[in-house]
Amino acid sequence: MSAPIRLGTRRSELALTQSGHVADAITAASGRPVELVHITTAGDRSAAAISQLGGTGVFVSALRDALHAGTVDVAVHSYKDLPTAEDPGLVIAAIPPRQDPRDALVARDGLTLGELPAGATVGTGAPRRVAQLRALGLGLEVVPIRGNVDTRMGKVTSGELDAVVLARAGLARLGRLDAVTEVLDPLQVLPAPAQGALAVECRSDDEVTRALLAGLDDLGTRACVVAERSVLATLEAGCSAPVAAHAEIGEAEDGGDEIYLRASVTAIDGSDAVRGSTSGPATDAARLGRELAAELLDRGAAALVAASR
Ligand SMILES: NCc1[nH]cc(CCC(=O)O)c1CC(=O)O
Repeated sequence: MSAPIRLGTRRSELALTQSGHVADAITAASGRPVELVHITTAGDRSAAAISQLGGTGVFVSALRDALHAGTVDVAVHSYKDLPTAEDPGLVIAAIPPRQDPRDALVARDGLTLGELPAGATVGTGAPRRVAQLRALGLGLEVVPIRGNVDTRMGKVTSGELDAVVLARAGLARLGRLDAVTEVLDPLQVLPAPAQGALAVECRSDDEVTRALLAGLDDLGTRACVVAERSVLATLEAGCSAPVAAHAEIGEAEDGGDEIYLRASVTAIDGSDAVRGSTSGPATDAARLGRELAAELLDRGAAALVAASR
């Protein structure tokens, strides 16, 4: 029997579920046992708003430290939580097929966004959701919240809030899709870059683990994630900026894979937004993202990103 692969994971129910799925996939593909190693991150320890904790990466650095130190061999991240800068010495060796990346509304009495009365309270912590919800012009009162998925949904059950907005993918992984009252149309609320995707990371020089993880990689998901994240990187924005990007993959007329990419930057108060879209071969995913971001910058996105800092 070979030595177990050590997989570092956060302790939240969502992280443990995601890590468990990846661990099972590794064992199924390789026959190697996987041991889950629990790691506490700064984002888990603090109740402060993410933006106060230094924004991007608060959930990530402890896992990466453990990879660098060699105390774990693999780390699983929610891709949208990763900073756009690469970490030298580490590689995203696999991006498994992603879940439906859209946002979901969990509202009292089965209500949809359009059915919530003006003045209804909607909880979310993400500036991207805050901005887009305000831009809908429905008169909703957006309330900043934090905490794990159960804590957030509990605010609706208890009557403290009329609704919360969460990533559908997280609810799917936790088996809580029954609570969703509306899956939000990306035309109204466009998802975060890489939402719903996982990043499975290891050390770049660990050839054995890299080869093993390559079997979990999904090329279509990778192309979508590359396109979406290249929008974010070109805008020089992080996960705390009101930036959204969503790519879909389909077949082009020549039989190759084509990407259809949409992106937006929204003023935090909802008073302004710059939106755009593009399409092209999946092999050009990074370029498509860069060009779309450059177009948004030309049309005034820089001021909106700067204002959110
Ligand atoms: N911001 C926190 C976060 N990071 C990843 C997910 C789960 C969904 C995903 O994998 O994108 C969530 C929760 C949420 O946004 O509701």
